[in-house]
Amino acid sequence: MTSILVTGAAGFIGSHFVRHWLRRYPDDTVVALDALTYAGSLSNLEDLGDRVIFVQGDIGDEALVRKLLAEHRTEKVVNFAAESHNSLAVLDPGRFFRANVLGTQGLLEACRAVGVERFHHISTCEVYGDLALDSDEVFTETSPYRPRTPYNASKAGADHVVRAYHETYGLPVTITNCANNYGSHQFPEKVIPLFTTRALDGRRLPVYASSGNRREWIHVLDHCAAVETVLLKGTPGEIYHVGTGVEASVDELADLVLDELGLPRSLKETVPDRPGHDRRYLLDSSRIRRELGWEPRIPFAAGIRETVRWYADHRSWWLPLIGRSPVVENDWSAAGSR
Ligand SMILES: Cc1cn([C@H]2C[C@H](O)[C@@H](COP(=O)(O)OP(=O)(O)O[C@H]3O[C@H](C)C(=O)[C@H](O)[C@H]3O)O2)c(=O)[nH]c1=O
Repeated sequence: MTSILVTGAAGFIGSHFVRHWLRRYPDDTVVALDALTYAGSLSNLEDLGDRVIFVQGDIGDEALVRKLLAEHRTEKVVNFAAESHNSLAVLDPGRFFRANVLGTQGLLEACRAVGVERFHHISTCEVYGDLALDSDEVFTETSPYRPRTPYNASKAGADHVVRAYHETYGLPVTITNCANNYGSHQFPEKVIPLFTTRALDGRRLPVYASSGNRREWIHVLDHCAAVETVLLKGTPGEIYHVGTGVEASVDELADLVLDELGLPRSLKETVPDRPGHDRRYLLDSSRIRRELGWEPRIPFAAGIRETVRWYADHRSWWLPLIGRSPVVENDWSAAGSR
């Protein structure tokens, strides 16, 4: 029996990964660490029984992490913990650098002190900055980091710290940079659950003024399978991109949600753009396919349909979360230069 430490385990992707891991490795124990910020919910880990040991705490709390690693003889660590919402980062950047950069460094330090077989870090396509809407370019694993927003920059900083721990201390790390995730249990601040829950509530869908801006979409379960693949087969010190090549603009997403719910497209409302709103990201994910044999399996159309239906069927999950996000209605007035 082995144990794996999953950080950010009560969040959207982290909790899906915990379930995924337990399905695949029924004899393993998962140590689930989460700070339970506004975006984490213990209900995401319900019904998992005693194979999950939940601990509320911060990844930057070195003493706590050292104790957990030693006590549970943990071999693998997967770091999903992060402040992840671009809109909040615009309004409160310091929170992102503390959690994402310093938090990750504390976690790495604990892993270095105790020694782990593998440290896997979850990163994002956003570290490379953005692409023009009509560009033929894609981001490869060797593209330069050009973050444009406080969230991007905090994730870029975290990636650099992870690499530094590999180069300097020989910690066996891997990193995945992933496209935009969607699926059940995503906090209703991100665009797909936000649009869906607004529509279900009979409210307007706030489409940022740059509504043609596009994102590459991946179902969260495909992402979890990719993380498992890299954790088990990836080469220490290496980076792997995780994407599908499937793009949709914000405007198209709003239409998909409204069409699925049988609601009029007139429910879309143009709101002020988020400062630093990246236009587009697109990853070259050929390396993980070629070298490790991972492929995404869930088609976008079916995944979106199932996701919208999940929110329609699980009001009791998302209703208590409405109003918990510190971001208030696309009011960027606090974000001007002072
Ligand atoms: C919340 C919101 C968003 N949008 C637009 C802005 C973007 O063009 C798109 C997606 O925005 P969202 O905030 O959901 O996600 P991104 O800023 O693309 O970032 C997300 O995907 C990456 C990979 C991560 O790494 C982030 O953690 C994750 O939050 O919808 C609107 O038009 N209206 C809204 O109210």
